[in-house]
Amino acid sequence: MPMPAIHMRAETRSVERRAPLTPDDAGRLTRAGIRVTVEKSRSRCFPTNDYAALGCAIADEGSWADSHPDEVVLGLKELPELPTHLRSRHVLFGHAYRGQPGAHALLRRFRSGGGTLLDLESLVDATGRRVVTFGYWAGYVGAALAILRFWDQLAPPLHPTTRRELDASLVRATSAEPRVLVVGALGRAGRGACDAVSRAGIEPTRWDVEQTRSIDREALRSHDVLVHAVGANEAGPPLVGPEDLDRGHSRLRLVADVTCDVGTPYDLLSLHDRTTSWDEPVLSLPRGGEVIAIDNLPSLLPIEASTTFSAALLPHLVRLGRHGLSDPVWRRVRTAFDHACETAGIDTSETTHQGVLP
Ligand SMILES: NC(=O)c1ccc[n+]([C@@H]2O[C@H](COP(=O)([O-])OP(=O)(O)OC[C@H]3O[C@@H](n4cnc5c(N)ncnc54)[C@H](O)[C@@H]3O)[C@@H](O)[C@H]2O)c1
Repeated sequence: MPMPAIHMRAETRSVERRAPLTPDDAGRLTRAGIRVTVEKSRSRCFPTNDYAALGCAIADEGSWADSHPDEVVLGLKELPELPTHLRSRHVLFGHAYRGQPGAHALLRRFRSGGGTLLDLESLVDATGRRVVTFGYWAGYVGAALAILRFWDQLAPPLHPTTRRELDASLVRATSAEPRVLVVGALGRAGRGACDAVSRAGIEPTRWDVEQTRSIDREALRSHDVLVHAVGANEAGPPLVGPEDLDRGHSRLRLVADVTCDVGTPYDLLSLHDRTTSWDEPVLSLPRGGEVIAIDNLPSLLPIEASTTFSAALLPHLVRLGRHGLSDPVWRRVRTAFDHACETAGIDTSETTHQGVLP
């Protein structure tokens, strides 16, 4: 049996400094008998030399396209448009299993090349809960930005930073102490949000499913800032609407939409129809109030986000290396991939390993 191998590619977005594996965890994989190749990268938050020092082979950026089909190609965000036919097993956030824009074309590239998209979004345990996410740091950054905005200390454009720097900015420079409500407080993003709020010396109000079953509007409107960190997997009535930000009868003036399901059937906020960005993080709402809805929050804390993510992914990569797709977690992703292809009308019988699908 050939030695299992993982090829970590360089991310293509220049603002993306995160990595799915830290040098320490890549070293742990090599010690577990898995060969790790790391592409050079100009943007990754960890120096390439640190990976080399821990036993990883170093390769040029983009060399994954020539990697052996048995190698697992590991990345976070989107693949470049070439090569057209994808031969290997790729682990990444493909956003392609739920009919998202571009999903059909991506799935077809995999089918035509005989490869498999193992989408990190569908890496779930037996109860359906995702096993690797960036949720904690998304919540942490989202809540921190909201507090800074409340204090009028948010200075765009935003740049990747470290927790130490972010925490230093959360030392209160004004006497204003916002009342902060975190919804989804028992989840990963919610816990991160509560920790950031506590770091600012504020005790947040914590709501989860129990409190939103029948929402106490008066209680909700007695807060200045609401952090939406709910992970909903079904549509439901809005948690917050424009009337909740009405100056006449509500204190609420800022919503940090960490969940960022904007434009999907799962969106539980009926406030905004677009995300915001590092350049313009705050959106003023037509009927008053503001929203922060950045969909790449963890990229603002690349080292911390990568470290937490990598630690959670490591045991699953070991099992993928040792047992391949027969490991239950990976088998579920493989099944989800087949199902997504089927739903998209990409027939398995058309699959070739030669890349001749029209
Ligand atoms: N903006 C970003 O950059 C970013 C990054 C990572 C994750 N996210 C998103 O953050 C969300 C949360 O992720 P997570 O990892 O914390 O998920 P999680 O599964 O760990 O937690 C979700 C929490 O929401 C609670 N919840 C579900 N429905 C609820 C409801 N109706 N009312 C109140 N609480 C409810 C659950 O009980 C749970 O405690 C996800 O939608 C995820 O996609 C956003």
